Amino acid sequence: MARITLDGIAHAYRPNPRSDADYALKPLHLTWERGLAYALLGPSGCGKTTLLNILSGLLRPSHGRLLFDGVDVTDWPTERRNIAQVFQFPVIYDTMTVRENLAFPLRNRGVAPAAAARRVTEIAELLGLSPMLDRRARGLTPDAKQKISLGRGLVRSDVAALLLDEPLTVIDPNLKWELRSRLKAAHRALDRLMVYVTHDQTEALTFADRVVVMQDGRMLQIGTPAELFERPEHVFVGHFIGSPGMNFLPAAVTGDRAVVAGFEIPLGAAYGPLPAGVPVQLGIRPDFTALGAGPGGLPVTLERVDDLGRLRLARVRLGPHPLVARLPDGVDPATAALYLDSRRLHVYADGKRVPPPGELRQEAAA
Ligand SMILES: Nc1ncnc2c1ncn2[C@@H]1O[C@H](COP(=O)(O)OP(=O)(O)OP(=O)(O)O)[C@@H](O)[C@H]1O
Repeated sequence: MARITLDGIAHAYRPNPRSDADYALKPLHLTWERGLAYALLGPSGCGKTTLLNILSGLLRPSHGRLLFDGVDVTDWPTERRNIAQVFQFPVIYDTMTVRENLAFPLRNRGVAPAAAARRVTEIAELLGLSPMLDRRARGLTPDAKQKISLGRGLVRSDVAALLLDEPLTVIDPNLKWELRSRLKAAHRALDRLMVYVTHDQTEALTFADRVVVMQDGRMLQIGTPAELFERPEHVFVGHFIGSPGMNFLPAAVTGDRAVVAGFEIPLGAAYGPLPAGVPVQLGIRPDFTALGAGPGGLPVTLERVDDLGRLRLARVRLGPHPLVARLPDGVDPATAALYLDSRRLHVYADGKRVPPPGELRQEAAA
């Protein structure tokens, strides 16, 4: 299968929904392409599992249509959808060997034994299971068992998509990185459409080609990890992605200038009139700020310095507004001023990013 389309998919668990708040999932219009790995990322209760269950057929959406390669599968049962799933906890046969576990989905589909054996060897290699192929699953560690689960999800080449629901939950924190990289390598090798649910930004950003950030049942942004970092379309995305998250400062914006707490800040572009009567904020990642000693900086008061080993971050205030700034080596934070990279400043009105006029022209031309 080449593509999954969510055509206005929404879901309310209660009958006769009246307001937005009645929807666990607000209307979604999206197309997911084969060969890409997507992460559904958001805090608990944002609707990730609801969406995953709609994809797998465990839940019928109260609104909209789900299309696989243009075919409406909204009313198809799970079995007919031909989807593989990996859950938080291993789903394997304890009494079987690793090899038998991996071969099981293939045997079930009537794949010829020689072809099945070749495929099992390939998947075992990708996941680092080769040395234990002939061991019984029962005695293995939880992470080895979860690798088997992943292998069982990956082994069939005819599945429409692989859905992974927080698959690293049981994995020892020290081994998560290894398994994530193996999964990523498997994804590259197998050219599959994968949807990976997580509340962990590191998992989402390291695994996925595209991340769907959700909050309160709404998709706020879909983008590559770099897009989410560089251009969060929503204040929530700025806060949620990044560690620490983006700085936001209440501002008044006119043309290519902003005023924050009485201080003028040049912007990277000239903005047209912003919507009236809504809060306006400037957003900038700590990565694009620095304390320094030269002229032209903004006067800040220092609250504390966090030494993270590879870098130091200063927690400062610009007027009453807190923000986090990089603290380069050799700079005295007590006397330093704040410098913002104006090309990396974004303007937000009512929580949403206002694209500068130049960017709109660029996108239209692309
Ligand atoms: N069976 C159900 N009946 C009624 N409401 C439900 C049901 N399942 C989920 N909800 C509600 O729908 C909303 C979205 O829940 P969902 O489980 O999809 O979120 P989630 O992002 O997967 O959260 P978590 O990470 O905690 O699993 C929540 O408000 C939840 O309380």
